[in-house]
Amino acid sequence: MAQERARRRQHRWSHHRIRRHRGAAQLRCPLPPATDEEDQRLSGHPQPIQMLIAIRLVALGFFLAWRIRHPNPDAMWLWVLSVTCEVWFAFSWLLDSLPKLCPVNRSCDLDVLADRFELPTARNPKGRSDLPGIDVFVSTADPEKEPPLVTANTILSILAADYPVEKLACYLSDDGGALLTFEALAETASFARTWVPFCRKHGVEPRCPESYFGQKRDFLKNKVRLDFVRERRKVKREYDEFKVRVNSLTEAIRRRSDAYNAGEELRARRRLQEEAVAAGGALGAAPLAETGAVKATWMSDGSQWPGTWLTGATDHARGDHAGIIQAMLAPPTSEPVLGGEPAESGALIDTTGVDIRLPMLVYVSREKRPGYDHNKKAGAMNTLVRTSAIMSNGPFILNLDCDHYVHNSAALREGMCYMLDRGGDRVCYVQFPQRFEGIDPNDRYANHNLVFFDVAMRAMDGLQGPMYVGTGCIFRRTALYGFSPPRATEHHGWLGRKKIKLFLRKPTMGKKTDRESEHESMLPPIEDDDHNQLGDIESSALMPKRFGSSATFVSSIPVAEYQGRLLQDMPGVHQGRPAGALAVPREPLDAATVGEAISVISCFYEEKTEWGRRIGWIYGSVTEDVVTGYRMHNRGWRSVYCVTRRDAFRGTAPINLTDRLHQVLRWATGSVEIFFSRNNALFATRRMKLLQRVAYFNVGMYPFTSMFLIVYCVLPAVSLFTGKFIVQHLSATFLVFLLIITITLCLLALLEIKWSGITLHEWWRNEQFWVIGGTSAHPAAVLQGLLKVIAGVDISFTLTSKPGGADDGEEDTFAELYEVRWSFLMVPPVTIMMLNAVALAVGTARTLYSEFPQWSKLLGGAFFSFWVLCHLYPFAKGLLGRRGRVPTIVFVWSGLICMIVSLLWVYISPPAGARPGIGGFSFP
Ligand SMILES: O=c1ccn([C@@H]2O[C@H](COP(=O)(O)OP(=O)(O)O[C@H]3O[C@H](CO)[C@@H](O)[C@H](O)[C@H]3O)[C@@H](O)[C@H]2O)c(=O)[nH]1
Ligand SMILES: [Mn+2]
Repeated sequence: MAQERARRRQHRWSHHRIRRHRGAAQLRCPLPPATDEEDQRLSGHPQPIQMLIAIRLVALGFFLAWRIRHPNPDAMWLWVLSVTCEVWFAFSWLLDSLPKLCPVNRSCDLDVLADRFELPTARNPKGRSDLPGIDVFVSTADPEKEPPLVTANTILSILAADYPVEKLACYLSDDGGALLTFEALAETASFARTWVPFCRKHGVEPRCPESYFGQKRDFLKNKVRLDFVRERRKVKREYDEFKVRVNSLTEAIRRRSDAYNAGEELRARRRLQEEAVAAGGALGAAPLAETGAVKATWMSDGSQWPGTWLTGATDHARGDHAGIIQAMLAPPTSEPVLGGEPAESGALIDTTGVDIRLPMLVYVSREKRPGYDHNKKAGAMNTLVRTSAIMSNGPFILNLDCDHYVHNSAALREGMCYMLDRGGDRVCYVQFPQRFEGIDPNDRYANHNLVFFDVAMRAMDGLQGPMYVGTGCIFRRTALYGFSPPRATEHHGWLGRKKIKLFLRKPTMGKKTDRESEHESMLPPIEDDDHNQLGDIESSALMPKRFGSSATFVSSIPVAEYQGRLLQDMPGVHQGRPAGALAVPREPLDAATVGEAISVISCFYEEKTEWGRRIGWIYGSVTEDVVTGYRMHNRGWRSVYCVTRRDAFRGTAPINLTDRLHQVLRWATGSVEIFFSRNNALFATRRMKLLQRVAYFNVGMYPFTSMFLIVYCVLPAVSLFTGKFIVQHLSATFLVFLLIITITLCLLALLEIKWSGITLHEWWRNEQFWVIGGTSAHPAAVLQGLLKVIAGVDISFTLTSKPGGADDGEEDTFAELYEVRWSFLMVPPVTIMMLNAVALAVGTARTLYSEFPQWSKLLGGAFFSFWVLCHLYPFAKGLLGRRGRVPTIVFVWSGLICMIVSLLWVYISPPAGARPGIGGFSFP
């Protein structure tokens, strides 16, 4: 047992080593072996973290006690304020650290897993071909902010992903309803016929053309086929042409529409004239024709686009248009279709022996009408859940934002391994870390968010699972439908756990009937929220009330549940599916199916159902992702964090200060919303582990820390101005406490850095941005959230703008970084910075010129002031804009102003003990 535990610990700590020695076979580390006690494989802790957290906790406790018992009679208010802040910081640090008690460093080796599950791989192409289907959902909302080329690249990377073609289906949700998106998708579908076979034939990576062709490394490395260079050149040219076509679509659509509209207008005018003539009167026909003209947007086949028009009209405006579904690529046949020589197949490259089938690709734009709440991304995703249930019904769903592409074509398989592994039937989703591209090498605004993705999320992986972060996540369909997991665990007390055994009889040796084994997955309801039991699927008459009126949809649920089961022949699996059960070919799409799919995207389908409340993506928060994941954990599902050696997905992030602050503002607002809702982890069920509850509670609470942070950032300035400090004098006790607290913090940081593999620099960037966000976006979010709770003011979801589309010149790669757009959010950090800078100058001047300089007080204040300024440094840099653009004179001026202010201060309130007028210092 002890040996087992040691081995597990070893495994957990070896991840960063693996990253360094990729090839070393002996260091390869497969999934932890499947054991009966699924929970156990994740428990056990790296001791140093626990020790350090404990030590720091004790130190903090003593420190606070000491602080409370030693008030500062010179400045009581300073003392009260600072102690309040310190207590809060200790509390929020605790909330932050407790979940880190059981971090997991999971690393999965696809080859090992593939062997275990007999998945088809390059080495073993036969394999077991009955992998469950995956429906991929991509969301896009506005082609202005999310360039179609970005979306197109995402789609291409999905279509070329390494997963059985007939099991993959890709859905694009277009919330803008724009013809531009539609036509770009059509272009994408046709370019995919070249791109996907090319990827398969030569095994290129990544399979997103923009990043593949943009790679700086040697593309010939490890390539042995002679025709590669020629074909790559051909495909590259084809891609460039594709890009130009997509980029010119905006103009093409506009011009085409103008032509059609002009024709229409002409015809209408002629008709009116004829009518006027027929009526015998000479009523001025021209003005009439003008008033009647609506500028439609036209598709290339000469019909009017049913979605949003360029110039909005009733029935064709943003938020007011019909629902559209179009299969851009039909479902593939179940047998491989091999290509041939370019001459005979008409293909661009030689595809002899290469499977040229493409996964199904569907364009969906849900119906939108004024007066209905469309619930933003969550609403869009729920529409796709229903559409896909009818059109392909993959038991698993991968969700990607339009700006996140598949960077590792094996990622889907890798993620699915966790779903297929023993215990996988209790996994509701596999979340991959979000990784970003195109961020300035310095990562000035901590866009990579590495502390969150490599420390916090991994830590949560040790506690029932990471949060859902909105993109790069494979869901189990039935978990999205609000069902409970099989064999859920109820957790009691601080660390105890207890299995529910209500329906579980004593294990009998004999064969179980189907009915009996069915019962194993049934659980008694825990609370009102939890009445969806997998067992009642067929029997329930409540289905339409929960899922809406579509009978096809309701009947698809048990199918998805069955297909998502584990393989029967795995040890310990009782009600799995037999091997080969999924090899049955899919039924082809017919008009009736598409008609049914159209009916479930209508804007009133969800009325009086549980969509968005208990089913699917949850509504009512701008961070629908966290809430959606939370609800699943609350039902007892667990999730998995899958960090692959090669990034699974990559996306873009806003790199300029303004956009970044707005993004953080939205997240923090979502958190405040969560805090004031029933999704606050205080009301979690017993199926959630205590520490995970703490983690989720922290998610809702962190913005409130900003209030104290602002106060604490102003305090050093105040103390420098007034010459008073938070303690009466810098005693040795105070300093020793300070030292212990700082050192333990550093050690903890180092430890985290060690096991997560991030660098010190990255960690420091996160610290800095925590202060920047904490003094700007977080307090704004708290205010916004309070406004919503108290006054019911709604919060808008402003899309995060995506860099991309046209590629700028080399020197402008990070041009966006230097773009400064003024935002109200910047006021508090600027104020804090100025205050501290001036205070530093004032304090120094005063001490210098004072008769009995109190250096220790200056040092105390200056230390904290300096600390604040260090954290805000990237912010200051951001405000200054492009490097070198700020004339030196600005610095001279700021310096001058600071000096004058400080001199003034000294003049107005001369330091104690100074003899004004007599000798010493006097104004010139
Ligand atoms: O009405 C809407 C609004 C947004 N989206 C889509 O939602 C996604 C995320 O929006 P974005 O503005 O890019 O937000 P980010 O700040 O980049 O996204 C992070 O934070 C969001 C929650 O605030 C999550 O939904 C995202 O998955 C997560 O990546 C994009 O694909 C949008 O197309 C819609 O489909 N409909
Ligand atoms: Mn995004």
